[in-house]
Amino acid sequence: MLRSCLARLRTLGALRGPRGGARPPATDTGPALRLFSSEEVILKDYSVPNPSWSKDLRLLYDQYMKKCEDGSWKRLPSYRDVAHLDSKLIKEEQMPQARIFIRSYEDGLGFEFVMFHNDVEKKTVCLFQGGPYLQGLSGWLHGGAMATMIDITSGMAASIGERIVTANLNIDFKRPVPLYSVVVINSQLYKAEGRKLFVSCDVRSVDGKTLYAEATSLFVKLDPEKSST
Ligand SMILES: CCCCC/C=C\C/C=C\C/C=C\C/C=C\CCCC(=O)SCCNC(=O)CCNC(=O)[C@H](O)C(C)(C)COP(=O)(O)OP(=O)(O)OC[C@H]1O[C@@H](n2cnc3c(N)ncnc32)[C@H](O)[C@@H]1OP(=O)(O)O
Repeated sequence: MLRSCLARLRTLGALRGPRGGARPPATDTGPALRLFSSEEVILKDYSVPNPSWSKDLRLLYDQYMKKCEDGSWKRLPSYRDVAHLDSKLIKEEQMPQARIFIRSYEDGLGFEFVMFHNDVEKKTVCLFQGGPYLQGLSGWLHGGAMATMIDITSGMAASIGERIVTANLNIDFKRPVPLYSVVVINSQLYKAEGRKLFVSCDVRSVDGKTLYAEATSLFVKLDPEKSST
């Protein structure tokens, strides 16, 4: 159980092992996951309410937490520290500084979000509130910030616990998203073909009436035989 948990966290880029270098502050507020094995891991889960969350985000969070009660939906934890234990891509001394960029901002300033996943339906829903550091045109969320969240939400629908990369992402931006507003990102895996995973996604307002964006994406499972991946 612990081993599979560690493997999964490793895949999600969430583990920090004692691989040299100073450990950044592990937790400030909120629940933390602490695992003990040959590698000690202390992680703060950022996918929980904090004071910057709007009423809309909290209400939606509560609704989805209710859906989790029968086990059909699961809240996905999310971490800031990225240090892949097996990453050979960056120097060991660079690892303590590496962070998941969508968790790099302080509470409320950047990406506030929580994701829920339904494994049977192959769906992932992200409740996302974009903060002031994500501004594009005045008062609106930057499209790149939206694209980032579409990518990650779709990636979670494609595969949890496997090494995948985004090969293709197509987005139709239908309406600009107001900064600070909450949107619901719905993604679904609709086809799997060998190493290829196809996902559809839409982004809507909390009441579902405004369609902000639609997207399709292709994720490819990494081939362990190929050294570049
Ligand atoms: C990941 C951290 C995010 C942090 C988020 C924080 C919290 C949430 C926690 C975790 C998130 C977890 C999951 C989210 C997942 C992803 C989100 C972020 C992911 C990224 O940010 S990732 C960076 C951007 N991404 C790249 O950096 C990819 C560069 N690229 C490559 O690495 C290669 O290009 C590769 C591996 C794609 C393929 O290379 P390859 O050599 O292994 O295989 P090959 O070329 O043979 O393709 C095999 C079959 O795919 C078809 N195919 C390939 N590309 C296609 C395309 N563009 N369009 C249509 N079809 C395509 C071929 O046609 C063939 O199809 P067929 O088999 O039918 O012939």
